[in-house]
Amino acid sequence: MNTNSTQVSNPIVSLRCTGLAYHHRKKPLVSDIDVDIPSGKLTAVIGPNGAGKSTLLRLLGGLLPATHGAVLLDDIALDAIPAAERARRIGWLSQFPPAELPLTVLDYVLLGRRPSLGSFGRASDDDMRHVNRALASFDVADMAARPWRELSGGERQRAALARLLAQDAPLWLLDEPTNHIDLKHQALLFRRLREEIDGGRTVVAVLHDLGPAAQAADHVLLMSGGHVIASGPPQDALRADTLSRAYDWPVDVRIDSGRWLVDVGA
Ligand SMILES: Nc1ncnc2c1ncn2[C@@H]1O[C@H](COP(=O)(O)OP(=O)(O)OP(=O)(O)O)[C@@H](O)[C@H]1O
Repeated sequence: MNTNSTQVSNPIVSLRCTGLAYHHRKKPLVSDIDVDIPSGKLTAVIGPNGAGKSTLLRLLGGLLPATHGAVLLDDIALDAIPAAERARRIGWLSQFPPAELPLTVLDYVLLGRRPSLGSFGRASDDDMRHVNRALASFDVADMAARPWRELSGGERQRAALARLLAQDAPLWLLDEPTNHIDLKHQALLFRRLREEIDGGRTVVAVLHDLGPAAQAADHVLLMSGGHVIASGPPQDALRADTLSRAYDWPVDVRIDSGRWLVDVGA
């Protein structure tokens, strides 16, 4: 990941949830979500298993339709934005990249360019520039010719991130992007995310590891029981008492010489 950040074209201006809820068979999976997600920043969505993090992310991406309230992207309700336009504006990384695809890594990353390909679907020099930059950025260039199904879990995750970068959408929604990734590539991923933010991209990422989340994020949404129970910069949203309540487990957080330290009770 030694490429520099480039400016994102057409960055998003605002992303807002108003009275947002999703009910499944009359059961609320998330509800009463009223939050502004800062543009051009990294927002970490944290909280215990089943808190509603992935559901919220899917609502933000329009993968689930809100049953109440709305998600407003640049002041337009998501369901009023045509699907093709949404695909250009929103990049999505799922919790589990597909395991079986009859593609090489290069083919898979090229799929990221599909929302912007012309009617004949042929990759231009500009598409290939995006793809090659993306492959290099996530350290998968030397795997470009390999069959997708032969990759390890972490290699697959890095290739999925490369596809996302190739897509070049101004909003990224990442569901546990560090899944399966070793420590070097996690560090490189957070560095890349910061460079993308500096280039104007907006990133919302579900993260489980509180230390890296606190260190990397500009903004935090803490979820519990389908609600956002704290929202703000890490120093405001990450309080030991609120975290301990949310996780139903003792958690202590503090900043020492600029590093966030998280202690989890034994
Ligand atoms: N398709 C579905 N049908 C019914 N219930 C669902 C469905 N998807 C999720 N849920 C439930 O909604 C709640 C929130 O799930 P969600 O996946 O959003 O949690 P999460 O915070 O992302 O959890 P995790 O950290 O375990 O990934 C959970 O109780 C889950 O069982």
